[in-house]
Amino acid sequence: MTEVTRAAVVQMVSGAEVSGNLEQAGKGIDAAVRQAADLVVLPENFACMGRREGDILAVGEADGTGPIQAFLADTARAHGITLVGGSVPLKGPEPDRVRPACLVYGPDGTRLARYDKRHLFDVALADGEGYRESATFAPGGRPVTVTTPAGRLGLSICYDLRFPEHYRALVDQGAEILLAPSAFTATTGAAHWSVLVRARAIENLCFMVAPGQGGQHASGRATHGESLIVNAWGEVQARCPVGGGPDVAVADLNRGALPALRARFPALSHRLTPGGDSRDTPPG
Ligand SMILES: O=C(O)CNC(=O)[C@H](CS)NC(=O)CCC(=O)C(=O)O
Repeated sequence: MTEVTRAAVVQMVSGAEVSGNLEQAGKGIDAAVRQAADLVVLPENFACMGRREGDILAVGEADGTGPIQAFLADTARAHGITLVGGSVPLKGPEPDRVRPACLVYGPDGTRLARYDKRHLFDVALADGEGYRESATFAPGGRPVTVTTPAGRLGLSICYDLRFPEHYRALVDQGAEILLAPSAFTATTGAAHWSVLVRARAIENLCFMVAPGQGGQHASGRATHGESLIVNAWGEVQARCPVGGGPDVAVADLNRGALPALRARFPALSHRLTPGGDSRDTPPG
């Protein structure tokens, strides 16, 4: 395991058709690989941004099979990279809801981790814009951190960014690089996105790799974009434009420097509840 990870965020504007979205994702991954990235992260809902109710359910896959998961495994193996599918709709026990799962594949194409989004975006914004993610998706139960050849990754998805206790649990599990594949709305993204991403990096002394959907979707939705790579001091190392459409940004993350930074600036050990709140790290 090297001490430097070259990370890439792939910004997308996904539609409802899986095949076109996988093609778009493949182009972004190719561009990242040309820049020698060894960790490539795709945004939330990269394979399907539904146009109508039911679109996402229709492309939901059984755990371990299906074209979206085959694409991720094959592409990771073909390029020899650690590849993260920001979220993939996976069938669960409920017939009318899927799980939004962040899937991590290693350079040999084996799946290393699955994290199901815990916090669902059921909100009303000003001027009538509203979201009820829980109509289509069922929430997951626990935070997940995984050791990969590209470092120890702490997993989260989009709206999780607003729940700092989730990232505390990840850092307590040893995370070095926090992933936040997203599809922030244009409205909330303009107000909150970069602040939230940088705050999670700063308070946890972790790198953040946060690709977003970014543009105008066939569904009529507008997403924020501004895919970000931030270092453990909260500085932006790479960024895609706001709402700028498909794009890729790459930066080197020196994981080897983390222990010294955390020793010199020991905010994590100054916590009044070291180890965090046990409710955030249930077993299993
Ligand atoms: O609706 C879809 O098509 C796909 N789902 C998403 O894009 C998800 C759930 S609606 N988006 C978010 O979680 C945005 C969070 C956000 O924007 C914030 O926290 O401000």
